[in-house]
Amino acid sequence: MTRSSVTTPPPDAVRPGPLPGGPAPGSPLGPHYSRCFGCGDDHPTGLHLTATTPDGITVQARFVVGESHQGAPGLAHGGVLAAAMDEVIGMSVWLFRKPYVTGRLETDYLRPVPVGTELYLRAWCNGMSGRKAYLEAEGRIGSADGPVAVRAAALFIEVGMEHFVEHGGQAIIDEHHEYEVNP
Ligand SMILES: CCCCCCCC/C=C\CCCCCCCC(=O)SCCNC(=O)CCNC(=O)[C@H](O)C(C)(C)COP(=O)(O)OP(=O)(O)OC[C@H]1O[C@@H](n2cnc3c(N)ncnc32)[C@H](O)[C@@H]1OP(=O)(O)O
Repeated sequence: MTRSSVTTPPPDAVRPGPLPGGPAPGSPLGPHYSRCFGCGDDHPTGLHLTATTPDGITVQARFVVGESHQGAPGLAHGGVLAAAMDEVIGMSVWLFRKPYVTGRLETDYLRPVPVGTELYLRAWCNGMSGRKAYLEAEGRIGSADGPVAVRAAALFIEVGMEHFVEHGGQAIIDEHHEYEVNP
């Protein structure tokens, strides 16, 4: 993966372990928001990405590249693939049950991805330091050990729950009754 210093963990970064009480290994990770482009069941043309965690620190996900995801005829749009990377990385940092947003996302495109492809994604955290999380993901064609089509490295920044309300409104709260914004 080609990566800048911004997405490379500093020497003091700590790789997190599974969160006590976090999602059980093997359990499916539901959508974080029903209308999310990446994972929402109610998004008409979204990725409808489905995901599990095998170990509480990694996310494995898949989606099928559809007609509405094209850039060049018959091929996935690069921005859509970047969105898939952003989503699976977002899911992997949410395993630690603190809200983070993408600060920077770097993407390498290694192979074209035709419409109809099942893309198998994996994301993990390389380290955390203060509010910063350094994450990585890959997307493979056809199976979990298929050829790598996309790789990504990201810097995510921890925010408060109020970030989503202040900038996005009440909708996220309506789907996350388990959190109080001002406890
Ligand atoms: C009740 C609610 C429940 C919610 C539940 C959520 C569940 C989620 C579950 C599952 C997720 C699934 C996946 C979701 C989708 C994938 C995630 C996305 O797409 S997120 C959308 C795109 N991203 C944005 O919209 C961010 C927009 N940017 C911002 O809001 C701000 O810029 C923010 C918060 C990133 C930083 O702003 P500051 O004011 O808080 O902090 P400052 O001081 O600027 O930055 C902190 C440190 O980070 C560095 N930093 C920030 N951005 C950087 C960048 N782009 N490059 C390098 N460094 C950066 C800064 O240099 C600073 O570092 P130094 O502390 O000084 O060392």
